[in-house]
Amino acid sequence: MSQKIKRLGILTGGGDCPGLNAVIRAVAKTALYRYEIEVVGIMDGYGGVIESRSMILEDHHVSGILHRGGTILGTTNRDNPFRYPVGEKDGQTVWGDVSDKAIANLEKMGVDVLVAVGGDGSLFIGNELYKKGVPVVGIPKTIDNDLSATDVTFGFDTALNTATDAIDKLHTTAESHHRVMILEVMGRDAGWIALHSGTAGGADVILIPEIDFSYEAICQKISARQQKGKKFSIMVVAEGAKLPGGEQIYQEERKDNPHLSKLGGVGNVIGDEIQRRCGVETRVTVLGHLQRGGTPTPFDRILGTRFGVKAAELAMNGEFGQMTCLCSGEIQSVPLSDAVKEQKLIQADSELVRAAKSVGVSFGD
Ligand SMILES: Nc1ncnc2c1ncn2[C@@H]1O[C@H](COP(=O)(O)OP(=O)(O)OP(=O)(O)O)[C@@H](O)[C@H]1O
Ligand SMILES: O=P(O)(O)OC[C@H]1O[C@](O)(CO)[C@@H](O)[C@@H]1O
Ligand SMILES: [Mg+2]
Repeated sequence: MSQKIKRLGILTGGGDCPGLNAVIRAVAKTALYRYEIEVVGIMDGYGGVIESRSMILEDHHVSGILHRGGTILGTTNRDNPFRYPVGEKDGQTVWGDVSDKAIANLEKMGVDVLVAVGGDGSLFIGNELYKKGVPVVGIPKTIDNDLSATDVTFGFDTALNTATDAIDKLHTTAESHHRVMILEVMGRDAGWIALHSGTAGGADVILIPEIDFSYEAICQKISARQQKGKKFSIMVVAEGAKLPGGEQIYQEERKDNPHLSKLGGVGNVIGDEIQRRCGVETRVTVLGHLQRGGTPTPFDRILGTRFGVKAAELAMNGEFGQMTCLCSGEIQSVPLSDAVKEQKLIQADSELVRAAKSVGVSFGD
């Protein structure tokens, strides 16, 4: 691919999250006005690369989108050019590597550098394309906040606000009915949304995948509260929380391609068991995709804008294979390979876990 950048391509991959449009706007405006190059928006993440679907982005496409949730480009959390469904045999999907076709399509679109905005999965794919010679710059996004090499991803703050608001609302009804209220939040194998919203919302119990829990410890916490006259309890459960014994609960488990499995439902399993063991009326709310929707917080708009500007700069400086990151408040960059090396998980002895425990939160351990 040409190293003289005349046209920049941008795609958004993985689950959508608030702040994506702020990123698209910042990348496009910087490219169009500061560098005076063309911008092509690729539709629906890597799906649009494989199927060659794109559009030239002009000023009017990226005006008025800063505050809007979602992504004007569309996204997918399924399509992976290195593992793409290419047919069916004996009722089973046959997976194939269509990355050469994807690269040829990028060339046909005239993309000299690709800005890939995504979470761990989309950036992993971006890094694989980079290793095959595609000039790629990554931008970390995900409500899950599970990417290493950046202090935080955009989208997390908005999801955290939504989850905290839900806890606040559950509090009043829990108190009126003397119930245990369980809120199941997203996050995949990481408990960031649960830990932060649970702490912000004053949850009594927080269950996260990184800390093993027992039902005995939870029941003890609930009855200790009852003895103090507090007849209700609030629990926040991460969707990836592991039941005693280590099992995770899936809405849909894909043994043929585990990356496509969908977690969900652990809140109900735990709720039934708590009601049975503690004899307290228990209700479960699964917050679901509300966490991915809505208008981004100012923090996410600003972070998205800063990441977008930095990515355009990296692209124009020929610093490929890099991902933008927030490091101690500064916008910097790290190799994509470092960013996707390992998932960022909560340390059981981290300061926030210790602070939460210090104010009485039980992690069921
Ligand atoms: N560790 C991995 N290695 C290779 N491919 C992966 C990995 N994780 C996910 N994928 C693939 O990457 C694509 C997108 O992954 P995923 O759904 O995790 O989105 P993401 O970009 O990580 O964003 P988010 O997790 O916030 O939704 C999917 O096609 C999935 O099959
Ligand atoms: O939109 P889908 O396919 O249901 O994916 C849900 C998953 O995506 C995320 O919202 C973001 O990675 C996870 O928290 C959640 O497990
Ligand atoms: Mg992911």
